[in-house]
Amino acid sequence: LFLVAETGFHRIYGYDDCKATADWLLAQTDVRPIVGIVCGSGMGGLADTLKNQVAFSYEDIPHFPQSTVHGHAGRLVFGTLKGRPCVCMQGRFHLYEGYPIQKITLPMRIFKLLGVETVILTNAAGGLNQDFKVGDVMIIKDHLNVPGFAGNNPLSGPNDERFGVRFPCMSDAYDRELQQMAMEIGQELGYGDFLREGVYCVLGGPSFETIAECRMLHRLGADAVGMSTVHEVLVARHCGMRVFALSLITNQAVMDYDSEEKANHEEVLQTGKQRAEQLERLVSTMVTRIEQNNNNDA
Ligand SMILES: O=P(O)(O)O[C@@H]1C[C@H](O)[C@@H](CO)O1
Ligand code: HPA
Repeated sequence: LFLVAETGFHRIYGYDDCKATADWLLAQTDVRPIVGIVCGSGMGGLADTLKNQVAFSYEDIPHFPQSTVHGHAGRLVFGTLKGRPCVCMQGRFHLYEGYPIQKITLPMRIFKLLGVETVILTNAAGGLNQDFKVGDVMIIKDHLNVPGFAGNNPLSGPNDERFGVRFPCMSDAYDRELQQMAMEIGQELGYGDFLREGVYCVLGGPSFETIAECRMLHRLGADAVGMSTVHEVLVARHCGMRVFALSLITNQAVMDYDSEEKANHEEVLQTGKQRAEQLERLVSTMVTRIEQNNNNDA
């Protein structure tokens, strides 16, 4: 019995499963999304700003994992942002929840089969860069994939060419035009004071980092540390979607043995609430400016 349960849990969902889920969703909504959005911890309010919503609980969607983390509601919301058709994950999946990495990233392939061309990912992260403050928004220009160093990459296993090539390039993972657009929009909206750019490092979690780990990651070139996003980026790029990602710096990573600070999830969610409205405005303005059909070069 134990073996059967284990096998079920580790089942890899292939092209046909993703297609079946995408077709199931498309049969129940007229929205044909061109942008897919993933809400980070405490940032689920973004999904509530969609108009003409058709929402699905994750538990009702075939093959979909379930959200288990506070601050991740577990709803897939279709609708429009300023008239543009979008789909939004109000809640994402993390390695520390116990899911195999291919299941964490399954929604990216479903996005692709729904017709999504551009993915916007958000996350909460700890600031390693000493110039960053809590509440800063970091446009991600690159990443360090620590689980990937240890062989935990969602693209491991048989490659299905219908999604993408065996060895996808990642030096252009984060679309430069979209980064530029976000900077410009941020300036227009008066967010210049808290808009930054930098390198995001993913770890497995759920424990927050030790002081020595934070110091090491900073020395290795990371500006922020978190527990998500990179796996989704790999799979989204593999199947040719454009990617934009940002981190909300919800806490300062502790780098100093004299510090009394302690990272905690409540602070993460609280910072998310404080910046929610500005993040929503930044993302919705980006969505209105994203061109359709410019994503077939990857
Ligand atoms: O989904 P994200 O990356 O925003 O969630 C971060 C990482 C952990 O899940 C959690 C820690 O507070 O927030
Ligand atoms: N470390 C890892 N993940 C996080 C953090 C952090 O400090 N803050 C929010 N998510």
